[in-house]
Amino acid sequence: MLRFLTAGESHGPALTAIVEGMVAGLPISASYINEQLARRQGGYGRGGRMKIEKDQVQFLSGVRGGSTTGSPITMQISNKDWINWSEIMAAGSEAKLAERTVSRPRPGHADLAGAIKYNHQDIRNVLERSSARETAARVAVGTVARRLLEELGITVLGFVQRIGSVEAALVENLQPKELQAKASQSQLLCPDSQVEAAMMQEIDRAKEQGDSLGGVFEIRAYGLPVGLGSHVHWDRKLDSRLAGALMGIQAIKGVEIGLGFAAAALPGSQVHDEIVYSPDQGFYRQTNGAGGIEGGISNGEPVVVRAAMKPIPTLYKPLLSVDIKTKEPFAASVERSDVCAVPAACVVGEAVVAWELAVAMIEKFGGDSLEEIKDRVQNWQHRIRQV
Ligand SMILES: Cc1cc2nc3c(=O)[nH]c(=O)nc-3n(C[C@H](O)[C@H](O)[C@H](O)COP(=O)(O)O)c2cc1C
Ligand SMILES: C=C(O[C@@H]1CC(C(=O)O)=C[C@@H](OP(=O)(O)O)[C@H]1O)C(=O)O
Repeated sequence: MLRFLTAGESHGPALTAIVEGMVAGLPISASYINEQLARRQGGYGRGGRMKIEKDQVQFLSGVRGGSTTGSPITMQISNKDWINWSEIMAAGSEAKLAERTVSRPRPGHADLAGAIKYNHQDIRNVLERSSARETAARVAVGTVARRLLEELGITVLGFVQRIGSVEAALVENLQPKELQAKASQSQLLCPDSQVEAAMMQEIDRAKEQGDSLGGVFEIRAYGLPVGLGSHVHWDRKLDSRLAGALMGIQAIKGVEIGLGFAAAALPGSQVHDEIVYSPDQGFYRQTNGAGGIEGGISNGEPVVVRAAMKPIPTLYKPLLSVDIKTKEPFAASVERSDVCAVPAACVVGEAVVAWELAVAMIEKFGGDSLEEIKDRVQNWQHRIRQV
């Protein structure tokens, strides 16, 4: 079984992740993970914090000589900003802490619900962990999974489809490599360069008005075998697991698989993918409305999922809230915040999808070393050709 945990506060010394159950013999380097961490830090519309951080992973266990050993993999990413917060974050200096207690909850963030739930007078005890800073650790974890998928012939890519009211044109005709190349040339991870300019203007406008923006990103996975997940129980369904992983990203409020919500408005004849067969390809589809999953099982077509991110809650244009100490209403003032973080969330989306797919691969094929799982996947691919 493949599993992970993350720990760490946004302004604490570091983020830590432990990955357990990864096969031995998987070649992996810090620079491979750092590339994805840098992608997550990018994107037009991010705030001052991203000028301070330069995320780099350090392996503390589970990797020797450039390969996994089969033991738990511990990864650490330092927070450069910690030095500026170490006094506030330190336990013990009660008087100083009292001065800097956060008692003003931001609408749309975890502040008020978290403070009530955990009986905290200082909202900092909530915001430090609810912050999407934690997603740096999840990208490191998901990138270990991505490395395994690559070895097994599976590619995961993502792109931004919408920022606020600006939507990219359909990209259905682009081949995966072209799609990936176009998205990676764009600061916003948008494969449509004309639309990218309009998206940037939308972000500039929101910033001028002290407002924030959300959007939609799409993740695709190519090269998956038929048979991941299962129809037999709700929590084994691959679509349910992917949706859960994506909804687990801060600020994600909706997930679609394949045609998603659009399928509800169409007749069945325009939604379901007709089944065809050729001796070369076996069973396949000429359309992919199902987004590569039927009955909770991968059907061999690319997996296609989309996620909707709400606008960032911390606004320069303050919303009404109530101080938890004085019970007086206030209009919040903001020191710094992202205006839009959809491209960053897209990179996190790729990571969590890669993770869930790696979990499903290890669950189906097992094996303790890379060689063993590779053999098993090859056998399966051969076997299903005979069906
Ligand atoms: C990559 C990323 C960056 C974010 N940056 C900010 C930010 O700068 N300010 C902010 O208030 N919220 C930011 N958020 C959103 C909050 O973390 C999120 O809204 C909050 O944790 C509450 O969770 P919920 O929106 O899922 O209910 C960001 C989210 C992501 C994924
Ligand atoms: C630190 C990151 O994102 C942060 C997510 C975040 C939030 O409230 O979710 C608030 C901001 O942090 P700060 O309050 O320190 O400016 C973002 O910068 C990151 O993505 O690495």
